[in-house]
Amino acid sequence: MTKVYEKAPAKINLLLDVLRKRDDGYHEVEMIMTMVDLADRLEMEELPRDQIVLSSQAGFIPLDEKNLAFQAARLIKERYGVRKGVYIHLDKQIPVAAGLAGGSSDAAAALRGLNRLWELGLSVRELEELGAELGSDIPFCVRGGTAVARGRGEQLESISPPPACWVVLAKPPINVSTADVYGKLRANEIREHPSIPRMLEAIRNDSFADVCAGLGNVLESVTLDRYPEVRQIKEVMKRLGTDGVLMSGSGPTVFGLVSKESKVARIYNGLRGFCKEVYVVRMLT
Ligand SMILES: C[C@](O)(CO)[C@H](O)COP(=O)(O)OP(=O)(O)OC[C@H]1O[C@@H](n2ccc(N)nc2=O)[C@H](O)[C@@H]1O
Ligand SMILES: Nc1ncnc2c1ncn2[C@@H]1O[C@H](COP(=O)(O)OP(=O)(O)OP(=O)(O)O)[C@@H](O)[C@H]1O
Repeated sequence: MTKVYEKAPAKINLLLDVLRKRDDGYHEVEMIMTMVDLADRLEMEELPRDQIVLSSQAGFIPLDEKNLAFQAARLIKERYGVRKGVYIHLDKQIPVAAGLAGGSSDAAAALRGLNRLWELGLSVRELEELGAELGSDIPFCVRGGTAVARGRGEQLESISPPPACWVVLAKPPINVSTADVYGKLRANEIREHPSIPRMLEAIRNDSFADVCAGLGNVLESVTLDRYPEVRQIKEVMKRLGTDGVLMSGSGPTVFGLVSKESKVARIYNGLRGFCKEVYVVRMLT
């Protein structure tokens, strides 16, 4: 029986700016997103019966239609009239509800994988459009790499990757709802907007120091005020000597960029005193 495999890497936002709240309830954003080498793995196999079946080694995620990978399979199947079934096994490595787009990346990997399994011949663009129907981060996760994202996150422009470095991820044990964070943001009261042109220039020049200096996320104001433990982790990361620190997405995961391998172990060990879930990964370049 035919099987396909897809990797679903986690994303981080090097920059997240909100321009305004839109009439449809979403926020107009400008973001620079990239991937790190912490990834879920999806295995997709044809089923003899016309059914979507999901399994995972992770005990704490939904395996029914609430799962974004299930929703992606159902969407592509219905849209292209596929009368075949699929068994999807999800090997979950990305922490859940972390601000790392784990569910979105699984959905994107399901779209890419099922396009191959069912030989639908869809372009990346078509898969991105399908993904946008399920969530704002999914088009970027379909495309991968590094990109500027505009609109509600679905308008993408690919750019060159940021300088290679270590990325330390720390996820405090709290659940943050993306809808709540956007809901609490007062878009017209944002005082300091991070600069997209400055970050683009830093990436173009392959300047690690300038990338670190240009990091910015306007959603931090909401999440850090509400959850002091996220602010504390940011401060601990800075104190331990990370070169640049930022909250990813709506949080609660904080990432630190580090250029020297010799510093990484000390930062990891220092953070483990404050936070159980700490990961050391590489920027995907
Ligand atoms: C925070 C980020 O993860 C940064 O990459 C994204 O902006 C959010 O992406 P996402 O989780 O895929 O978001 P969605 O599932 O589309 O939307 C969840 C909720 O977040 C809010 N939302 C999301 C995206 C956006 N541009 N404006 C919003 O206001 C909406 O209330 C929406 O109901
Ligand atoms: N494939 C999936 N993996 C993990 N969680 C999923 C998945 N599908 C649906 N969910 C549900 O979605 C919620 C958010 O999970 P997810 O890990 O995608 O959040 P996130 O990383 O904060 O996403 P984002 O950064 O896009 O806001 C979880 O509470 C979980 O119940």
